[in-house]
Amino acid sequence: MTQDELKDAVAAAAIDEIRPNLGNDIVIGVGTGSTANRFIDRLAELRGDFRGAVASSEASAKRLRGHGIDLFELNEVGTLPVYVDGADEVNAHLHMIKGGGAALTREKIVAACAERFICIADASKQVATLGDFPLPVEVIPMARSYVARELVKLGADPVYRQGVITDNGNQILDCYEFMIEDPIAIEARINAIVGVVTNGLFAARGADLLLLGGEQGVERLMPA
Ligand SMILES: O=C[C@H](O)[C@H](O)[C@H](O)COP(=O)(O)O
Repeated sequence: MTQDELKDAVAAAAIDEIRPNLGNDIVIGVGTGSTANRFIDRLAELRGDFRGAVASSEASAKRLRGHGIDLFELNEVGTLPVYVDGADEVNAHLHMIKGGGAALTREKIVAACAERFICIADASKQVATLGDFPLPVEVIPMARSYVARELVKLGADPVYRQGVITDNGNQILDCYEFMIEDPIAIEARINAIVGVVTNGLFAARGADLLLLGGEQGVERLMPA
């Protein structure tokens, strides 16, 4: 199977996972990226079986709107029953690196409001230790150089993602050469640097279920 077919398979599995709990009062949290896009396209087939969605990016909002799915502001809806999103890397504890598409902050906010986080990913995203994928850190623009110096002190090699402005008007530093043995501690440590808006470690609040697509089909994995 191609990677695209695997992404499609996990998107379909996520639909099967949420379908039994849909209803006309249900608002779904929706992630960002190529895997989440496939989920959005399949969600369109269930339009009418749920109330609407909260999007984690302008790009996902546009795609949802294009399918005629009603969008809600997070502040209007409070707690969401479920959030479905992809990942750049995921470990056995279902800690993740996210933000390859620069959507990390809104993703983390929507995920924080969700009772259940379902991660959908093809097998290439599964790792023993997070960090081969450069960890994104969203920063207030005037703090970029300061934050970069602090990240170097933590052992990372931060690189400014040129030309990228997040949906929140901020910039991204990608941390290379930074293998993360203790994701919960590093997530908190980076968050404590002044000028950091969010980092792409989703560890304090990891996923509750991983739908992982591989050659043998879609595996249903819980945190180790
Ligand atoms: O900012 C982007 C998000 O965190 C995505 O969920 C992540 O980059 C995975 O994207 P994709 O499904 O395209 O690999």
